[in-house]
Amino acid sequence: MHHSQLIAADCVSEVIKGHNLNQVFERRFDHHQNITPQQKSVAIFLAYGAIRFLGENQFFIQQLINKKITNKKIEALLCVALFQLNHDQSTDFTVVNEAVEAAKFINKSWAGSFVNGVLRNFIRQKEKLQTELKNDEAAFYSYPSWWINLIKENYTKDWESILLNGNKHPPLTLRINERKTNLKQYEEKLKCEAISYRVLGNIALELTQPTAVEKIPGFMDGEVSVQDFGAQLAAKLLDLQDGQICLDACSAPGGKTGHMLEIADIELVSIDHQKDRLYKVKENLERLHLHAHLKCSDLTAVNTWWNEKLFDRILLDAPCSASGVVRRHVDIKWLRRPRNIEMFAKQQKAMLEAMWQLLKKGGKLLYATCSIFNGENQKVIDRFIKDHIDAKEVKWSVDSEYSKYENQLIPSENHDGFFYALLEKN
Ligand SMILES: C[S@@+](CC[C@H](N)C(=O)[O-])C[C@H]1O[C@@H](n2cnc3c(N)ncnc32)[C@H](O)[C@@H]1O
Repeated sequence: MHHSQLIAADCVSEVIKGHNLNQVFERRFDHHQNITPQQKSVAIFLAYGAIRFLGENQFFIQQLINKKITNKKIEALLCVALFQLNHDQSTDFTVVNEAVEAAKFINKSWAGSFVNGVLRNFIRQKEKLQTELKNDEAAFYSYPSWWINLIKENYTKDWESILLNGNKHPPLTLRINERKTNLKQYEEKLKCEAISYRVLGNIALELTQPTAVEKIPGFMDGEVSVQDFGAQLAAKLLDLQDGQICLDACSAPGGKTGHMLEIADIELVSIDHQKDRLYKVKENLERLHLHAHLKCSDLTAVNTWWNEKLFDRILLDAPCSASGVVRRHVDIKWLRRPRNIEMFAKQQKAMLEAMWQLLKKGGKLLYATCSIFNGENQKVIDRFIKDHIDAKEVKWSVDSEYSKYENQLIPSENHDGFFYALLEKN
């Protein structure tokens, strides 16, 4: 049976157990070989929705059932169905019927009537339960309490909009490759194909309907790449000039690598320690017809990959909590723990130390994360500057299309959350 709700529930139950959603999808879709593309996209949509609103779904389940559900797949199936009843356009009748059939498939003897009872009970009490939801902050915003508290602490004014934006659908943003086309020409192309869009910046636009990458005009020929508007700032801030020797530290899957090479004729070394992810950089560069020296190595083991030529520019896009891109990676908020932030900060500090030695005097290093937690961002930079008299922070500014607070891009309608600190070596 290839029931989209059932496959989604299967994936949601794995995330509840602590597994990464993308890896779960890969394994599950290998397992369900005969699934149609339509069933697959519905299953993905449902799994994303159920996980995005997991706090809310689990709150409703708790109110409707007195004891804990021991069967995790049934709990996950209820989450999927509750997401549909609260946020999707399917009729209540269809959602309940499909969920009952899926439940019978999980356990014939009792699950069908159990799921039927819980969901019908929810529909009867929907208004009352939705009012009660407002009294439980973690359930209402659908984030763990520690996450909400940290966002409140870091953003006394914007905390609520940050949480709410994190539960929205992410925009599909394109970066125009100015080596091949320009905004005007590309807009003409979209108009010819009746594809709706909105312009974000001079090389950025958002496609307003979901579109598979292979169907995006000019994508396969390298005219455009999919990249968030906030992520597009990295290469611009680096102030790249022809002839420079540059390092893209932590490069995979290569979104920023391609952009750096589109901007100027630079010699670029691009490193990542994950072979399969580095392969994506290779594929991206082939599509764009650009070239970098790819190295699969641990960045901090400098003597294993460095040829002793100092760099003019370094982009350090450090591993982080990814709290700024939670609307794209909906499982992150449930998988991370507060101690992870300290762990990332330690790793980020070690990477900064290692990369600083490789920068020329007068050269620039851009420290980037897709985190919105201060502990991985300005706090790391302030400490670093305190410890290095040859490091100076360069202030940067942007147009009003960006929601920015000092070095932090705050997740908005236009872009994800990113942190950029530009350092110059004296
Ligand atoms: C935030 S992602 C980079 C995104 C990339 N810059 C882009 O724009 O597409 C961080 C990357 O760092 C890599 N990474 C983590 N630790 C590393 C290490 N010690 N050495 C090299 N790469 C590392 C991860 O494999 C991951 O691909």
